[in-house]
Amino acid sequence: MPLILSERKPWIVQKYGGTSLGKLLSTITSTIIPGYLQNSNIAVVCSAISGTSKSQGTTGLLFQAIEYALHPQKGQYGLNATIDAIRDNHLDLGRTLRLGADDGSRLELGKVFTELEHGIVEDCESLRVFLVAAQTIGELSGRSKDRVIAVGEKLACRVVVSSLARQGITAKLVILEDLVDKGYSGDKHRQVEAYDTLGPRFFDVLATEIGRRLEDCGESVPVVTGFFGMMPGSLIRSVGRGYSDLCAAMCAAGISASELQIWKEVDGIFTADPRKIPSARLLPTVTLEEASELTYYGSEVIHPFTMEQIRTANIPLRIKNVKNPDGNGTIVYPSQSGGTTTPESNSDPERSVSDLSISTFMRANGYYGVSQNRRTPTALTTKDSIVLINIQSNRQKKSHGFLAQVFHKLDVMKAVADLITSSEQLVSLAISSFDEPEKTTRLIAELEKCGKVEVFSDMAIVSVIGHKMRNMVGIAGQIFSKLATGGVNIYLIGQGASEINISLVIQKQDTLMAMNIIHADVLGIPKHTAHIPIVQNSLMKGPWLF
Ligand SMILES: Nc1ncnc2c1ncn2[C@@H]1O[C@H](COP(=O)(O)OP(=O)(O)O)[C@@H](O)[C@H]1O
Ligand SMILES: N[C@@H](CC(=O)OP(=O)(O)O)C(=O)O
Repeated sequence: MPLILSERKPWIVQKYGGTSLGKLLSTITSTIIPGYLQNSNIAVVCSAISGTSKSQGTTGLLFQAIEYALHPQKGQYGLNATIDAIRDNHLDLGRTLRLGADDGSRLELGKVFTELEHGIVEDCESLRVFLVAAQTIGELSGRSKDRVIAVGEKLACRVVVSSLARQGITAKLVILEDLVDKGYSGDKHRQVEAYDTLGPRFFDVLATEIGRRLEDCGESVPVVTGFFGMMPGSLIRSVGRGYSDLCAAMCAAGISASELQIWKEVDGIFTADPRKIPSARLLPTVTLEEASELTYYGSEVIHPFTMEQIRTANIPLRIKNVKNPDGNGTIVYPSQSGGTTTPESNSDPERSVSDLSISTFMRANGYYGVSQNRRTPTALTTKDSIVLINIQSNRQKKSHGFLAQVFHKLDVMKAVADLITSSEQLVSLAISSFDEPEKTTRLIAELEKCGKVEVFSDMAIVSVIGHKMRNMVGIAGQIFSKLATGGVNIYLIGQGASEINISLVIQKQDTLMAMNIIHADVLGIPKHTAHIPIVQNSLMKGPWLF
């Protein structure tokens, strides 16, 4: 069967992260994509390529180039060297791909790789002109920074298109950097309104426009930039790093895909971060609520904004491992009633779904076994770099005035409060630390205008998450008593309105001990010493938004 797209096949959108593309490009383009093209139409969404770690990747280098442009005292040399490095990394990849492919009998491929080289050089040289100009002016708006960051995904997609061509697969580059403007067809009023809210309507319009562009690719495989547009206030500020997951979800919504796949270097979502808890187990399914809570509270497997897209478009999301393409991965169903995707195989006997008919499995929506029950919470996650702030009202205001004043200060300082507890005269806030420590000092000074302030630095949030926790009487007590036996002091307790998350603020130094205790004694997963291959961590530390 020719590996082309056809109207008869269902769509699958596949998103590949930067480190996966950097390390396993050949597996992706010669095995994974051709395999899926047999029975599906595939749209490929790419992040900017990283080498061995995300922090050393193209997006990291682009941030570095922005720094050089904004601080000319660091010298012209740094800016040029950074852009040269980005260019040369991609040219090297292109040359490696060309080796053995340009054999004279396939002259078209020679053309493909020449175009690739030209494209890379052109993108990098216009970036250089742009940043040198910014260096002269001495400023770079949020929108201009977006324009710089966009180059990373464009370069990655150029490489992927050529790599697919090498496999005889015709692919088309789809650049989305003008998406926000085009999506609104010049309707400035709607555009401004949408920018203000970044709400569902905004993303709907973008998804529709993306869908149109994917359809326009005809029989070619669309290779789409995970960067989806410059916007006032900046994509990087409003969505944050990892934005290509959200882009992939919009692609899936725009083309009404049967499945969205996010390919990573981890088998899926585990009961805890497998880097920290080696006995963590792969979860074959999690509910959308669980996935949302896990991502917001520190499990950086998928960008949290992705979830709302798959919920409204009703498309299942599967997380898969480029190093283990035959694995089932973890599937997140969009709604309680389940989706239309069938399990790929049943490779995990303990979590097997083979005893269930597919419809029962779908109804189960994440709960396996004949009883359809998890008698324990599903997973746990942690978030570091938390500051705990207690504010005692100075009693010059009634309770609602006091709270309004505190929240106004948070809003002005753009502080993210992960957990809040309050009584009439006291409010406790667990805040994600700012990248710049002086911002925390400023926030505290502002809050001191509301009352007496007490600050605890170097804290962490541990969250225990589970759909069935709503019905688990005594689970909170169990968590607290187990932690008490380990001598872990709890500073703040929060249970979300969804009742599927119990979060605790503890000292950062106690995090690993708390995780081990909860994982073994509350989730009931025994510690073991057997070797589990742990994927080399390639994540940046820190929150999604900065
Ligand atoms: N509950 C969890 N399940 C799976 N991975 C988790 C979890 N919590 C944190 N992680 C970490 O998230 C990382 C995501 O995978 P990775 O492929 O490295 O990301 P990226 O595609 O962004 O480069 C893994 O390194 C893993 O250690
Ligand atoms: N390249 C961007 C966007 C992205 O989505 O990255 P990744 O897929 O590697 O998380 C970043 O580093 O933030």
